[in-house]
Formats: sequence, structure tokens, C-alpha cells
Amino acid sequence: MLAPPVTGAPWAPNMPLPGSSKENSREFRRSRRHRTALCLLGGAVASHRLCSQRAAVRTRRRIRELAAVRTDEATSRFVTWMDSSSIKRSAKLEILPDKEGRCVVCTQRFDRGELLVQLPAAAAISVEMSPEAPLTPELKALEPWWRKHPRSSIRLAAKLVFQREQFGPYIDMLYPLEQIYAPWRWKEQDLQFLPQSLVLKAQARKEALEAAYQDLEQEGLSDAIPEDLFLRAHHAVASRAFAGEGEVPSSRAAALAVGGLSIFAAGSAAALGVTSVDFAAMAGAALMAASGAVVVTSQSPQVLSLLPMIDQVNHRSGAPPDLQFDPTNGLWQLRATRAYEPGEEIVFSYGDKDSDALLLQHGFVEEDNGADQLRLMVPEAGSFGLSAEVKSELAEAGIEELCFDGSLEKLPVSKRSLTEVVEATLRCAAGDCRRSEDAKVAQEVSSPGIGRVLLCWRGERRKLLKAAATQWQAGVEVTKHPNVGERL
Ligand SMILES: C[S@@+](CC[C@H](N)C(=O)[O-])C[C@H]1O[C@@H](n2cnc3c(N)ncnc32)[C@H](O)[C@@H]1O
Repeated sequence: MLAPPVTGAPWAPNMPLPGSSKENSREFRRSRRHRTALCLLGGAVASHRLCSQRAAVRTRRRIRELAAVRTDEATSRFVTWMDSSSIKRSAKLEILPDKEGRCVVCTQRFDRGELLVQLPAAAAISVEMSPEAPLTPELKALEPWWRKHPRSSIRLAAKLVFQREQFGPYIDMLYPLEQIYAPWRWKEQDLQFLPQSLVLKAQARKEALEAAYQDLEQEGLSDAIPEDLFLRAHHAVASRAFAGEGEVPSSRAAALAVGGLSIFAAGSAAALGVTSVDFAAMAGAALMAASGAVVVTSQSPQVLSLLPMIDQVNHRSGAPPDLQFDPTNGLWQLRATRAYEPGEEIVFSYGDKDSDALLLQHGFVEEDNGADQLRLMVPEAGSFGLSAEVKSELAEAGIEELCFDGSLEKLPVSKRSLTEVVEATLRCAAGDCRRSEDAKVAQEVSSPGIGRVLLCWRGERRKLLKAAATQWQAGVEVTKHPNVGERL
């Protein structure tokens, strides 16, 4: 059975985070630095062991204090809702405010393999990914719209909002619209600072969502599914849903029948250069199965799921989540992929995503991202010194963009052409990303949040351009163009 609606205070959307969250996270970082400093000092007079014991005690006390201050109302309601939905989290975990959202922090040591979260399949919020999948009875009111919109990311967003009586406390934990920095939310004036390839993807997503919502309005469903909630829900699906195999639980059939499972963050859509989460999910599942990481044995349909609590965990490049589905008991289980010390944030990798993919799908950029690679559109003929002749040679070879990941030499073009096209492409990209223009960019964008993300993306981009220029000039014998690398 799906969890019954939580009774008590009526649910109101858009519960704001307490204004003090920034202060709190600053305080938390300060306390961490303070701890480190104390630990270093202590090391001069006491054994390292004693120092770490004291630090651990201080950490625990500090975490308790901070948790008491920071447990905002929305989080409290979410925790109560999780309890009523039989979602179990380790007592050693806290959900705490972090920058503009929240993060999951451990209050006591975790050993590798220890259970972090356990979620019954019936508590997952899922839709079948097949366009022809029958509607569950609870969603019958959406029928004509549902048939017209086969994309499961859009369907799942609509379902989440339509059933908000049931999922209200979960929805309250999602980012408000003004804190979603994925470029499909940006104004035209902000998009000018991104390369065309990203702009096109962002616009395609925006248009798809606008079209889906227009149809909801035409079907008279705008009260049942208000627009701001629909957009927030869609961002949540795009940035935190998981694809796997199973059946969508309804009030009549709650059990998941799963023989094998493949999961991955549906957000790979951007990495694959598509705007449909559905396609990315299929591709992701196939890739994982092919790599032997997961054995897909069941004939069950593909489902796209939001997994409350598991999706409170933030991204850091590295190990993917150790998320398993136990078909016998119908339970999702998230386990620690390594040991965690008290005070550490629990994180996992949403996938090997470069800066562009993270920005497009999630609206953030990670510093020194190990998965970063550089994909650049080949400039127009005649621009940046790229001759029409070379451009047409590339066009014949079907090359529209370059990927700087060491595979440049495999391009089926002559070395002379390669030289010209690489130089032109790097110059073109460097021109878009000059450090000297950062101040102007920050001033012109429409919100400080977007400005922050954009400057972070530009900084990472410059690092990549520099690395690409160096790697390429060292790897291929060319006549160096005087401008390449200069404006990075
Ligand atoms: C699965 S949710 C994680 C929980 C989220 N922080 C929250 O408060 O609900 C994914 C979203 O969290 C944020 N996020 C996750 N990892 C991040 C990171 N390393 N840096 C900045 N934002 C991050 C992004 O907005 C992303 O779309």
C-alpha cells in the first residue's frame, strides 16, 4: 500500500527554508575549521589519539547543537511523513540545511556497507516508462493528457503534484523555483553567456515543459496541477529520479515484482545530449547491463522512480550509490560505500558527468570535476580563421563538435585540417569565456544564484580549455597559433 496521507496540519506548498540557513552552514564550516585548528594545537601536547577522541566528542556535541537549531519545519514534517511511510533511515543520519538546499550528514561513525536508508517499494513514487503503460486508477482524471504526453519524466512530475495530498511533505523538500539554476529556468539575457550547444538543450527542455503545461491547462487541470509545483516536480524528476525495473505500485497492487535491477540517476539525459529522460534511462540501463555491473534478468517493465530520503543525498564525483533492490522483501536499500566519520556529509556520484551535464541537468557545477571533458562545437566557416574548405571536409566526415578527451587524433581528417579546426574551435570557445569578462557577466545576469553558478561553470571551462590547448599542442605536431590559449 502506498503511504496514507499524513494527518495533522494541512499541507501548504512552498514552505520557505528558514532565513538563517546560510548563517548556519557558515557556522558549521567555521566549527569544522575550529575543530581542525584545535586538533592541530592539541597534537603538540597530547597524543593524536586523545586529540581525535576530544575532537569526536566536540563534533558530536556541535552536531547536536546545530541539528537542534537547524531542523526546519519542512524537514520535521518530512521526517514524520517518512516514518508514516515506513521509510527507515539510520538514527546516525541528520538532514541539515546546506547552502540553498539540504544535505545528509552522519552524526556517528559509519562502517563501509552499513545501512543508511531503507525504503519500501510502495513508498517510491514511480511511473512505468513505456508510453503505452496503463494508467493507475488514481490518475484516471489525467487520462487524455497522459496519452498525449508519453515522456515519463513529465508524467512522473504530473503524478507527484496531482497526488500532493499524499506526497506533500516530500514536495515541500524540493527546491523552490527561484533556487533552480538549471539553464531551462534562465532568462534569454542569461543564456547569452552559454555556448549554443547548451542553449539549444536548455531551450528544448523549456519548450517541452511549456507545451506539456499548456495541455494541462486546456484539459482544465491547472488547479489539480498548479504550474509552479509542476515545474518544481519536473526539476526534481530530472535531477534526482532513478530508473529501474518493476511495477508501479497502485493502491490495488503494491508489490514490486523485480528479478533484477538497473539503476542510475536519470539526469544522464544531458550527458547524452538528449532532453528526454526516458531515452537516457534506457541507455543508462543498457550500459550498466552491458558492463556487467548489474544483471537485468526480469521481464518487468522499466519504471522511473523518486526515492524519498535517498534523494536527499548530494553529488560528489567518485563512487556511485550502493543502492540495491531486494525483490524478496520489496525494499530499496542504500548502504555506505565507505567508512564515514562523524560530521561528514554522505555523498555519492550521480554519474560521471562533466560540468555541462551537471549544469544542464542539476543547475550546479562541481569544482575540479574528475569527469570533466570538453565538447566544443566546430565554429562556422569563415569565423575564427576556419576556412570553408576545411569546414566542408569536416562536414563530409560528419564532425560537428570536438571532444577533448585524448581521442582527437582519431578524427578522419587531414592533419592540416585538424590543426585549423582545433585552433579555431579553441579560440572560439576561449573568446566566450574570457576571465576579464567575468565581472560584466556577474553584473548582467538576472539573479545572484545564476551568477554564482555561471561563474563557476566559466572557471571550470577555462581550466578545461587550458588543459585542452596544452594537451593538444603537446600531442600533435602543429604550427602553434599565437592566440590559442592566450585568452583563456
Ligand atoms: C538529489 S538532490 C540532493 C538533495 C538536495 N541538496 C536538496 O536539498 O534537496 C540533487 C540536487 O541537489 C543539489 N546538489 C547536489 N549535489 C550538489 C553539489 N555537489 N553542489 C551543489 N549542489 C548540489 C543540486 O541542486 C541537485 O539538483
